[in-house]
Amino acid sequence: MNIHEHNSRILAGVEQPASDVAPSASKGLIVRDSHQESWRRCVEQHQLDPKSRATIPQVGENQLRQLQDEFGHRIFSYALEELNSLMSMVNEVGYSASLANSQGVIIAESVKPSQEYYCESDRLGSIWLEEIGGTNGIGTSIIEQRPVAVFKDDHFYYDFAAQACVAAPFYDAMGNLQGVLNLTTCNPYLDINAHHIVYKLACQSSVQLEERLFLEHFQDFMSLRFRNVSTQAFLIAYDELGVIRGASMAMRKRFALSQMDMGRRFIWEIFDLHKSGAAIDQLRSSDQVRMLDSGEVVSIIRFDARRHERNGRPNLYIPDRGEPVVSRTDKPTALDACAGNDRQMKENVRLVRKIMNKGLPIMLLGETGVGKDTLAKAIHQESDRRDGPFVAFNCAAVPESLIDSELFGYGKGAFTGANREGNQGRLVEAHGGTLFLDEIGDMPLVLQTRLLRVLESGEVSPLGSGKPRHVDLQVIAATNQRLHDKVAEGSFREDLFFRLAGVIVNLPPLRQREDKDFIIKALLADLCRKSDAVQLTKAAEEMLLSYSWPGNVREMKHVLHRASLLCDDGVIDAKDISLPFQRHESTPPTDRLRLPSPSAYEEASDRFESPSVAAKMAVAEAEGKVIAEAMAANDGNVEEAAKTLGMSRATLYRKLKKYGIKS
Ligand SMILES: Nc1ncnc2c1ncn2[C@@H]1O[C@H](COP(=O)(O)OP(=O)(O)OP(=O)(O)O)[C@@H](O)[C@H]1O
Repeated sequence: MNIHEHNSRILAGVEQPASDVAPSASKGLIVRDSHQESWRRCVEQHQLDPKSRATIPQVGENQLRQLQDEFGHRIFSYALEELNSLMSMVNEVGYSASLANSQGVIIAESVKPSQEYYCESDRLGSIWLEEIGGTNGIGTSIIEQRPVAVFKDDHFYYDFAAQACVAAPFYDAMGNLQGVLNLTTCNPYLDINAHHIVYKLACQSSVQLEERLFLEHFQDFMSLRFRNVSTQAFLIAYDELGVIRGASMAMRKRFALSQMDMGRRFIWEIFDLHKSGAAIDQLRSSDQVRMLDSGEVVSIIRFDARRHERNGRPNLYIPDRGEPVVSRTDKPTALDACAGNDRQMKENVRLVRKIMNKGLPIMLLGETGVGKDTLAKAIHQESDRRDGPFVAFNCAAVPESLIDSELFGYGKGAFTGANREGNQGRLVEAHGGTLFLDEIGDMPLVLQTRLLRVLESGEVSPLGSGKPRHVDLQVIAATNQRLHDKVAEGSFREDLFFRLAGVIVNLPPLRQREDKDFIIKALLADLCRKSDAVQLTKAAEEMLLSYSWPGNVREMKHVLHRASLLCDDGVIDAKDISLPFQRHESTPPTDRLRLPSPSAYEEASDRFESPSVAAKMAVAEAEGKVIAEAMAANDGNVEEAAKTLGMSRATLYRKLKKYGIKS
């Protein structure tokens, strides 16, 4: 094709629909990448004219060195490994391999000194942008975010019509373009079919490079990749709860996933899987997944979390390998005490240990008195932040008007009645440690927005003080409310929920725990430390084990404490135990608080299933009545009423507010 034919073909391509452009190569080709879009961009957007001469600018030596340094040593060495391995396969055909950075500048090359068909325009420092060089491998692949093969006269400028190149971009684990692997030759005898094979090789190298970066980055999470897609890396990382933690560039494009979706969406939203943690087991036992949008089934390769690297490459996940048995020879920690002997709590603690110190916010969900506060303190004690402060802030116990100044602080004389010296606020107090936001469901909406801003920027601006303060925090939030419902009704910000719920830990109610005996022993041991030895008769133990404990561990603690004061000779018998829900024949109903029956309570308060609206309303009505009675019986003393009811003061305040009962 001479220069006139070349230019006419390019200009015709700009004008005509894609199908009308005649391919210039011979029949029998395997692939002919269409570049009509790129030709059109060159003319219409970059204002290039195919009839003019092309010049490829170069950066100077100093700038080149700077760009090489900026590229990052680790990725640079991984990329060079790939280039060398590519060269060992294609240099006989006259290709040379190079690495371009994300701005299209060639910063490394792998060329044999004797290379016969070396393209001079591909020297170190050359800037291959589509805006300058027209349609070309590096520049066009950067714009189109895909591997590109440009065969000879498919180049926009005739000056490059003797060259054939393939360019495969690769992205880091966050989906940011890192660079382009590029193979070029000026071999006049090159056949387009051979070029197509070289294109596939370059794609494979970029997939491997991207996979290596991705798996290294997400080594604490499970990952999977599509098996048979060779031109781009389709990788996704997810955690034990099925939350998507990361996705490669190709995966993000394929499923329209944005950075905002990471940590917020679930793996079963894109694949046909159980909509729960069971999805993880499903993935472990299958080599295929079905995509929800297209119904297409793809083969997958799984990668386990916390992979140990061998030869610089992560190990493949071995499906039947059980979880490693961690032998803990040291004495039980506060976290072990929280786990007790209950399977769900042990699993919770295992998850917490896994994600601890990774900067992920933790959300603790569970009924009042299950031990959320206790678990939050135990996490802090076992974390790398144990020497920093543990600051607890109860959003329900602080009046709404004071949450702002208490939490975010204020400057000197910020408002009338403020402390003259100002108040740095709990967020700043917790700097370097853990901030425990209890009863987060009671955070007023306007302050939710402020809190979100702080969590996103890592900076707090106290009221009336212009200076923002940087804060480094492990945030643990807790609630006994159904936050999903609050999100649905608009009283809790969805974005804040997802920001706080880096990992969600569900604490089981005491009635569902398998280790009530263990907890009884722990509480008795605690009582023994404070007073004389306390023992339980068999009848007392049975009574405690068969009760439903609506106030959970807190209630059990109070009941045991009360019984230890009433019992004779340090032995607690059934007669010493007073349980509000108990329906003993001998118990006069008027002596007891009339709480809803345990079964109704269980049914309605099991927040992780959905109780019927009627049951919910019945329980709420009964609960309101009981609370009013308890308040009256205790002459309006919230602390005493809370003890009688077996709930925390904060919870009682929240419920008083909810039912409109005056304290
Ligand atoms: N595993 C446990 N072993 C012994 N005592 C425990 C355990 N878990 C909690 N407790 C005790 O139970 C009481 C309630 O625990 P905690 O305050 O942590 O519950 P909570 O879920 O935060 O309650 P609320 O939602 O009402 O704030 C505390 O006195 C705590 O010491």
